[in-house]
Formats: sequence, structure tokens, C-alpha cells
Amino acid sequence: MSRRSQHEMSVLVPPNMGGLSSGDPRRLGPYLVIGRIGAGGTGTVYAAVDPMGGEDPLVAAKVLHSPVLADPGRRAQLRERLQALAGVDGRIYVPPVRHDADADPPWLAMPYISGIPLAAYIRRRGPMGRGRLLALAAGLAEGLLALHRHDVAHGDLKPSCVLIGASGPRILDCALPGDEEHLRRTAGAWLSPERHRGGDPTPASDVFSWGAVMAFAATGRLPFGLGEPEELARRVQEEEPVLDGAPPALVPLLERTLDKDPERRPSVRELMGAAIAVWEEEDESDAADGVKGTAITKVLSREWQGVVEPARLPRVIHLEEDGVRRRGRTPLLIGALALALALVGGGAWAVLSALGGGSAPPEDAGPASSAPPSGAAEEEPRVETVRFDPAAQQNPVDGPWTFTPVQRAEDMEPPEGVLLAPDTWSSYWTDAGEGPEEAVIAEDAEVQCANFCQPGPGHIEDGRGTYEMTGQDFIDYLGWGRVVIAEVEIAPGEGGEPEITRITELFPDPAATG
Ligand SMILES: Nc1ncnc2c1ncn2[C@@H]1O[C@H](COP(=O)(O)OP(=O)(O)OP(=O)(O)O)[C@@H](O)[C@H]1O
Repeated sequence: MSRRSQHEMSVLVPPNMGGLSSGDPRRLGPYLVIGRIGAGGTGTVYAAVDPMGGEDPLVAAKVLHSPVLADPGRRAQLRERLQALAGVDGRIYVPPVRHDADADPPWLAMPYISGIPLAAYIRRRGPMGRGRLLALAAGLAEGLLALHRHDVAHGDLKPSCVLIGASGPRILDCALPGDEEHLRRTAGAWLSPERHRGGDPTPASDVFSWGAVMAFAATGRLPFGLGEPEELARRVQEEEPVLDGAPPALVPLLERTLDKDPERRPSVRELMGAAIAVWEEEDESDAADGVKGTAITKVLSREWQGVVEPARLPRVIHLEEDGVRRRGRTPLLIGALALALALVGGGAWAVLSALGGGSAPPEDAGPASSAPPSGAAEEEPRVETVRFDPAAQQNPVDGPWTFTPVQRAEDMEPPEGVLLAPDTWSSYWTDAGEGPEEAVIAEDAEVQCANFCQPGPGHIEDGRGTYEMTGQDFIDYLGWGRVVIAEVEIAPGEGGEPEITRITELFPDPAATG
């Protein structure tokens, strides 16, 4: 999205982005790391932004942790492979846009792809219908062909490396040099017999993996079943695949791709041609007749209709003047008040509520608090547990912010096994009887967030905020309309007005709330 100022930029972040822990990098080359997307056997994938902006500054940056890369020879191979991958056509395959094979640890940045991994897609929706299956077949073949044109075999094609996006399938990753043993242990169901015997990745071994992935998409089952690595390796090398339930027109092609002998497998070009030929033969509609472009464009534009990708969420990322995030601050930044206000009337709020635990959109600000500003004459900082209720904020952009001291309601404990919405959590606190107060929130206040810095559970260790953010992030968050219970430190500001200098959000531990 856009650069809002020298200090901030608005970014659409992944909906499943998690917080960073102390061991996670904060920078990778030119990118600022803003959250975690996930981790696999060979590395961790982070959401990161290019502070220079651009049309979409978000990238998925993968930090490689494979122990085999400690070997200088493997490093050299990795460098070569990443250089080759960088030139691959990015329509289906997702090539790196930047990489550093010599960094410690090495990393690569790819365009962020909104999509659902094929494994999850099939688990949720069952086997793909014939038309979409043929579009997947042709699309994956095109992606492999793009790699093979650069003399790189993927070597690790499997359902978790295929993302189902709104405009077609996308292929991620490729095998790391020297990673064969790891792959045989973790991805043996998708590896060809010759790869199980120690062979290098080749176009023919990619064709086998294509067949196994397509069989899975067509039937919802793994063609050689599940099992321990040794047993799987034996079945892949000795048994015939189970293809029951696959569309009959595709079965002969799948059988050929899963041939034990790489010489007898079709080429990737043949796969593409065969998938399109079956589609053209059986497609009775003329809906793609007017579509310009290659046969793949046509099959995708017809068969991919209705595929919806997960919506990204607006956030504001804070930067230093030189483009670096504030020192010592915030693993995950949040907010986007301006954006929120602009989007609140539309679907974005619904998405955010659904993902974030479901508080209502902000109502019109309630009547102005009648309480006079308090604490102007205070000398010493004091600590209070308070409720920030967005409905009470007179000016949710510039402040001052209204809050009410609270205490835990007697005889009320949150139920176990339930993830509480912020409003529900708020109902476990009663006013402490001192009426609303007002204070400014220092932009650089120290904030420890718990619930509000994460879209899901799993991050709060002790029911108190554990992730560092800034006062400005917190101000932004209040603009989203959620109630927050927090412990605050209030000190006299420069002009004597009360100023909140420290905030620790309180939210029940997920271990207690499921
Ligand atoms: N370019 C990308 N855009 C969006 N999400 C991505 C991108 N690259 C990886 N991911 C996601 O990041 C997560 C972790 O990816 P990673 O490749 O580390 O795991 P994996 O494929 O499950 O494991 P392995 O490394 O063992 O193959 C996955 O959920 C993956 O879908």
C-alpha cells in the first residue's frame, strides 16, 4: 500500500501473521521484518516490508536453517540455485525477488502470495472437480516448465508448496542442495522412486511429483498412502498408485507420470498439452472463447472462477526517519486508524472482526465525558488498572483518551476453553467507582500488548502483555473500536497534564481460554 509519511506506511498484512519472538530477525537485507507467517522443516517464513514502498511492499522472506548449508560447497550450490530461480517466470512459480545466500543464516524474499495451501484446500473441500483439476494440472505443469527452462528441477513439489490463489495455482520453494535425506523423511509420499534411491532432482522426478500431487487433488488421498518413511519409500518403489475416484479421462496420464521408470514418464510439455486437450474435448461451454491469451489463461479464467483467497488486513508500519523501525521497539506493529475509519463501513471490518474475535464496529462516539481532566497536579507516576472503551473516546485521533479505573468483578472467572472476545473479557471487570479520567498517551510509551497485537491465540504467556509496541501503535489500535483492559502508568506530562507512559494489556492466558 502507500507510504503515509516518512515515519509510517500502510501495508496489507497476511491475516495469519503471528508475532515475532526475541530470536527472530528484525531486518533482512533492505526489508523490515514485521511478523511470522510460518515455519517448515528447512526454514521460517516472515512477513517483511520494503521501507521504500512500491505498489505492494509486502514480501514473504524465508530464512533457511538447514544444517546442510553449513558446508561451503552447499552454500555455493545454494547461491547458484537462487540466482537461477531469480530469473524464472513468475506467473505460476514464485521466484525470489532478492536473496542472500552468503548471509548467516541465508535468506530469500519472494512476493507474498495470498492463497490457501493445496493440502488445506483439499482437506477442507474434498477432491477438486474435473474442470478445476484440469486447470490445476495445466497450471502446475506450466510452473514446472518455467523452472526447467532455467535448468532447475523443483525437487520438492508437494501439496504444501502449492498455494491456491484467486487467479490460479502458485508453486513455492524448491529442494535445497543436499536436502535429500530430510525430504525422504518428511516428504517421501511425493518423491519419485529414483529420488528415494538417492538420485538428484530432475524434470522426470518433478513429473512423478506432479502425478502424486494431482492424484491427491483428484481423490483426496495420497496415491501411496500414509506411513512411516521406510514403508512409504518401499511402496513408492514397489507398489502401484491407488487412483480410485480420479476422473477416468485423467487416469492414464496419472499412471504414466507415476511410472517407476523415469524414462517412461511423459515430459512436462506433454502434461500440459494433455491436460488442455482433455479440457477442450470435454468442455461444452464456450465461456472461454472470448478470452485472449494462452490455452492456460483460458482454462484458468474459466475454471478458477469463484476461487477466493484470504483477505489481507490493513496495518500501519512505523519507521524511523531513515527508514528503520524505531530502535528496540515492536516486533509487530498494528493499527491503521485512518485506514480503519475509511474501511469501517465496508467489508473490511467484518473480516477483522471475524479474525480478531468479534467486537462490534465503533459506534458514534458517545457523549463527552463530564469528568474533568484529573491528575494535573500529580508529581509521582501512579499505576492503575483501567478500561479503554472506544465508545467513550471524544477524539479517538488526537486524544486525550478517556479511561476508567476498574477491578476484577467478584465471583466471576472466565470459562475455560473459550477464546474471549474483547467485549466479553471487559465484562469481567467492574468500574472501581472513581469515574472516567483523561490523559494523553505518549507516542513513545512502552506498551506490552497481549490480545490486540495478534489475530489469534497462542502468544500470551501469563495473561499480561508480552509483546513490545509503542504508544502510537496503541492509539491506532483504539481507533479500531475494541475495548482494552490494561495496567497503565500515569505521570505528569511536560505541561503538567496527565500522560500515560507505560501500558500493559491484560488478557486471559490462552492456556486457560483454549
Ligand atoms: N511467498 C509466500 N507467500 C505466502 N506464504 C508463503 C510464501 N512462502 C511460504 N509461505 C507460507 O509460509 C509457511 C511456511 O513455509 P515453509 O516453506 O517454511 O513450510 P513448508 O512448505 O510447510 O515446509 P518445508 O520447508 O518443510 O517444505 C507456509 O504456510 C507457506 O504457505
